[in-house]
Amino acid sequence: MTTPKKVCVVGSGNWGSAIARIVGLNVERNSKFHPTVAMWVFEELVNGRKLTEIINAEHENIKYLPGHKLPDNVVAVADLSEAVSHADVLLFVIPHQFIHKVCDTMQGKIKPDAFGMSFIKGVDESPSGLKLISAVIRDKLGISVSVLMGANIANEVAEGKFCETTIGCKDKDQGTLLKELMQTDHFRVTVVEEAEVVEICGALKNIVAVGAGFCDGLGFATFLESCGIADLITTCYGGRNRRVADAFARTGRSLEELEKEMMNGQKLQGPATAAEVHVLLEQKALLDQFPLFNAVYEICFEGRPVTDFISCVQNHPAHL
Ligand SMILES: NC(=O)C1=CN([C@@H]2O[C@H](COP(=O)(O)OP(=O)(O)OC[C@H]3O[C@@H](n4cnc5c(N)ncnc54)[C@H](O)[C@@H]3O)[C@@H](O)[C@H]2O)C=CC1
Ligand SMILES: O=C(CO)COP(=O)(O)O
Repeated sequence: MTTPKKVCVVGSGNWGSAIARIVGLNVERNSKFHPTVAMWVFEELVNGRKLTEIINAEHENIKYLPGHKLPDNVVAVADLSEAVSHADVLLFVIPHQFIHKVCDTMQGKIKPDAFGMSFIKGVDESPSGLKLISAVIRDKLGISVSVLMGANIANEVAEGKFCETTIGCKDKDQGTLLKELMQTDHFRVTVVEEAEVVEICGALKNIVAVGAGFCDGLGFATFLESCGIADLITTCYGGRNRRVADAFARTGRSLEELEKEMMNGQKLQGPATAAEVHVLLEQKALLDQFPLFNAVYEICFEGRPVTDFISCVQNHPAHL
């Protein structure tokens, strides 16, 4: 029988504490894991008391996740080296601003066969370009690092509201184990191999969220009405344009043929609109500013192979 794996949660903010809550409950009922979870806490005083002491006495992170008890088997540790030294599984849940310092402190302190998972949404800026946070951890600590990202709000997850999440993990066995560690009845996990894509989605959506906040704050509310972003999301998931375009890319058959066969007399609006908008963009010499619209037009009407789609949208003037 293999030795139960020890888990350490590196971080104890809003999400870190919600994750520690899940992990604490899960390890108690799964013999593949050691029943105690270490949670590294960036020490600070709260109402004149050390946060670690409060957490260990009251089993609640009263500053970052108030109102939700942590299981008794989650032990807050202020010394990072001590917290991580016995861990087989390291769960990184800190704001991405602090990742370098934290990894530097961990260097030489972790088990050589430990592996990690990052819950951190963000990217790192290095002289050679952007770097994924998982890559920063991997390079600094020499361990494999998966990721977990999803449409998850820490307080809601802690309340047990239903949501799904995605683990990106290249190793099948590790992915299965990490899913066992994370999944609950209310927090449903899908594992995919494309870890980089999972991570970049998680990082970039935060920029859009800031933009959405600007719009709300400025009173530009129309995009947030049903006709705006909601319709965009809905059509991309469940609409007829999406469904026929999907079949077009998979089968290589013409749009006209597919529309006739799949829609029983109903009419696609997307390709025709792409053609109409294309005329305007051409007149105004704006085609290069709208690579997505142009790519859809060229694929629908000019015989451009659909396999070129990504390379079409890669050539935005802002990228040059
Ligand atoms: N809060 C949420 O609902 C979700 C957050 N995330 C992501 O999880 C990551 C962590 O977020 P949260 O746990 O919410 O953190 P948070 O936003 O609650 O950040 C506060 C944490 O940072 C720590 N901290 C402050 N100064 C520090 C320093 N110098 N060094 C190290 N730690 C320091 C604090 O002690 C506290 O634990 C972020 O990348 C976030 O985008 C992902 C999904 C949901
Ligand atoms: O990542 C999150 C939701 O998926 C949490 O978003 P905020 O950090 O904007 O609260």
